[in-house]
Amino acid sequence: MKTLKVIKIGGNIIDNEAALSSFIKDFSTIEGPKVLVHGGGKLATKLANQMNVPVKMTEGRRITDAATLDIITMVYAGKINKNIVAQLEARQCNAIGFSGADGNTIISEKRPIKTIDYGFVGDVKKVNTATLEVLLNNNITPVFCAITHDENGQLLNTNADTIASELAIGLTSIFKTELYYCFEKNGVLENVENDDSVIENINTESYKTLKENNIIFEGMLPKLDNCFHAINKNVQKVCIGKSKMLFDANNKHTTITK
Ligand SMILES: Nc1ncnc2c1ncn2[C@@H]1O[C@H](COP(=O)(O)OP(=O)(O)O)[C@@H](O)[C@H]1O
Ligand SMILES: CC(=O)N[C@@H](CCC(=O)OP(=O)(O)O)C(=O)O
Repeated sequence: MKTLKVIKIGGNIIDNEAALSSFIKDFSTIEGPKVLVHGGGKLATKLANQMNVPVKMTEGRRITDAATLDIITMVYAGKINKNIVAQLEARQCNAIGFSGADGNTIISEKRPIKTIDYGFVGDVKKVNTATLEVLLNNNITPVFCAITHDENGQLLNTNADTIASELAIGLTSIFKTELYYCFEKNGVLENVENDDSVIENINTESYKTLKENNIIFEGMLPKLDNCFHAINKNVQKVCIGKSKMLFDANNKHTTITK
């Protein structure tokens, strides 16, 4: 089985023209099959503010009403996704932009209302790999935004970290998969203010302790939950850090183990 890398980039790379361009240059040199997943939450928030659409987040998740769904569709599936694909093509990396609706690749269901009504937010039910397999075996790189669909014509907002872990899990049927979360810090940090305080390995036990001691909070919590979900479902390798970790094994980062 070939090894496939699923790489997720967040807002701090996407929103910074120089950082994105440098990432794309490096990414396009990665040999073998690869999938890129991008977020873009910050840009969606900025546009919503400009359009006077109220922004509501809870536990790192965006409460997505109809107006917000329109905005995120324009921002994630439109502006950001097409810009990344164009930049990859400029680096001779053949790429195709995807939402989960395209090729019926990621099916989700609207999150049921319990204490909170998240609106048009989807929890992933299934990843269809057939179309992706054809592309990946022909050296074409799928580029996914944070949108899925319910097979009844409804688009749904799904966190980009979740899209990355579900794709890495789904594709284990045809590849050995590795999952990399790239963000602005060197990894999960002992002290979030000190980029040298990288925790090089986190397992299920130590994760519990780190949470209890409030060393991990906010956006890092759902990211790590997705990491453990992936490592427990046959993904071979899960890492968090700066994108440099992909090209320089000596660049410190966090590795997740069972
Ligand atoms: N222990 C920790 N180490 C590093 N970052 C942490 C930690 N705990 C919380 N965080 C926060 O998590 C954020 C990353 O989550 P998020 O913003 O969702 O990432 P992304 O940029 O990939 O969307 C960091 O910017 C940081 O503020
Ligand atoms: C449901 C939900 O919260 N979706 C996220 C999707 C974008 C995302 O995950 O972007 P980052 O990776 O840049 O944070 C949102 O709309 O903010």
